[in-house]
Amino acid sequence: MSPEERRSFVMVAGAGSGKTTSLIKALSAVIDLHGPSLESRRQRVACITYTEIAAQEIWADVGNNPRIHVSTIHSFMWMLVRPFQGDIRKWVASRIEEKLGELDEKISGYGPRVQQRTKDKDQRDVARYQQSLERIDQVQSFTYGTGSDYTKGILGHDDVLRCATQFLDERPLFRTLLAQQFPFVFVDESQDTTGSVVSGLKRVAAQLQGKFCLGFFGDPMQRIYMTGAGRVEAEEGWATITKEENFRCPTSVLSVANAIRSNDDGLVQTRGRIITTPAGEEVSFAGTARMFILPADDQRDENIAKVRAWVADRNADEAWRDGPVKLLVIVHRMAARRLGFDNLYVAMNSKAPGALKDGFLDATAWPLRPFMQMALPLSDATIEGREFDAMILLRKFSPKLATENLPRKGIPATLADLRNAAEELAKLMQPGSEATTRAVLEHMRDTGLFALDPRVLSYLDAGVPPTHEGDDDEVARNDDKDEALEMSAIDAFLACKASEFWGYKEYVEELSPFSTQQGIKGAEFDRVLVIADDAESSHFQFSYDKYFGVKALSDNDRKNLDEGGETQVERTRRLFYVCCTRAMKDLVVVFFADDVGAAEQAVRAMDLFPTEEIFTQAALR
Ligand SMILES: Nc1ncnc2c1ncn2[C@@H]1O[C@H](COP(=O)(O)OP(=O)(O)OP(=O)(O)O)[C@@H](O)[C@H]1O
Repeated sequence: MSPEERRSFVMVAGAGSGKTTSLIKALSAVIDLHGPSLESRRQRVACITYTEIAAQEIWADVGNNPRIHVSTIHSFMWMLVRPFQGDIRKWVASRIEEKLGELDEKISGYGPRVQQRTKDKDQRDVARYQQSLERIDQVQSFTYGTGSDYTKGILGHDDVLRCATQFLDERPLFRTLLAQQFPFVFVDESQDTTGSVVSGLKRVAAQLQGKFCLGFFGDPMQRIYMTGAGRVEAEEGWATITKEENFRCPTSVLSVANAIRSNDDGLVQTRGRIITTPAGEEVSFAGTARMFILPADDQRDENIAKVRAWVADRNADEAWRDGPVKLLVIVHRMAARRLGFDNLYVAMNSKAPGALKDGFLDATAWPLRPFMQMALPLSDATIEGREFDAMILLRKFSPKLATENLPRKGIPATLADLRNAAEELAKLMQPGSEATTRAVLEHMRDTGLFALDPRVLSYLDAGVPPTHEGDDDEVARNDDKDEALEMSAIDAFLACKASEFWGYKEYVEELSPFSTQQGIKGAEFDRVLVIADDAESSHFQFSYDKYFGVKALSDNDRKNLDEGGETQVERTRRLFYVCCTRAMKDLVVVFFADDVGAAEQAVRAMDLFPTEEIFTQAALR
């Protein structure tokens, strides 16, 4: 291979091994080596990250270099697809046909016990899709937004990926264009990139061998999302890069990490964090790693405070008592109650189908978006008199200010209407207001503040559900369980007070000391407290009781294992690995168990923590 030839690669390495650090170095090295030639060809280097926040951080780390394009996979794909408006139109039409076909199939297969509400909703959806199909030719141009709305020309997250990966799979020219614009594409957190994106990008590498460099950086043990590709295999001629060391975790935490991993792929990391003493000597840093098994009762808050005080005393570190400790929870009832969004939590987590629960963890679920994107920031801007910020939001989201809807005359009148609507919105949203989420959504719909997702509209159109509906027996008997779950979840959601969103926002934006266990990929903190508590999370994907061996596998779990699938045990192990490996100094795990005695025995048998570092309530007295 000549030095000019570009070789694709996969970097697979454990937590804290410096993958992100290497990615940043790789980006800088490409610019150093190829900067002028990229510049003269107007080419850029692409770096794909998992979240917008990660994208901003990485771009800052490479000095905000304009030759480096850092973005999420969705924005990257949309940038590539956007110029092909005619092809997008055809794709959207075929996608609507596909959805109509699915609905048709569903309707013709109705069982005898399908609820009338389900039937009505399906009919409304059919009518909506048919209308979209008729109007698709009138759409001037397609954009990428939150939640698809085809008649308005909006493609949602899911559609953007589907459309782009289809183009990548089926169109050699599209692949060439990608490589011409971006001869280097690096993907961070590749274990959680979807399989179709990985294979689409691999097709580009196969077609443009030697002229295109594709690099995946990931750790299969840190896959959190069900849709993630996991281990990305190197293709023939690719390089595989491994890294043995963990630079982040103190040795006590590294031992726990290696023990957790020994039941998965068995990868063992070496070294651990090294610090420089005041005398200038480099020494290995031991840190602390402890586990508490405490009763799952109504004293959880008090017990966590006691654990923190105990660690503060033992470590002679007051920060453990009231300083910056990162509390990692799977969306947690305790956090919801403390921050005042208990009803939202119950609606969107306890009783909701899987897709909504997942989207509640990172605020991407479709019912939440009108609040996260518009109602909260616009209320804030209005109350604080930040006219400019309010205007930016209105320009971005209000259909009344979309170019095609702008009245020739009377723009000032439209603006005045929107300003009044924003003030009314702020009143509805203010802490202490009794207004429901339904009232806020209807206000946004009626005043044109925000283009609501058709799914939201469909529920608003259905009106307030009769109070006898949502009865659990009825739901359980329903033929289509997820659909029934969604309906009862959204009914409960629409009845919540909209002001609960302020506490929820604080939670998801990590302004509170709590973070979701799923949301801390790539991050690191000095002091980490992981709360393992099934009773308060009721998340179907994870079960600490099963992982720690306190609860037996179900028949269904065994069937999954026999069929080569995985259970909550494997998923929880990976989540637990990600959480524990965030610690740079001290790690404390608190496991709330129904039967503390049995849990203690099971945990000790797992050998994850040294036996003298496992405690129960007796230590706190
Ligand atoms: N070669 C190195 N020498 C010393 N420290 C390093 C080195 N590479 C990375 N680090 C430090 O180790 C820590 C972990 O690095 P980084 O976040 O890049 O790892 P990662 O593999 O992406 O981690 P994870 O997969 O757990 O998110 C950081 O604090 C980083 O500054």
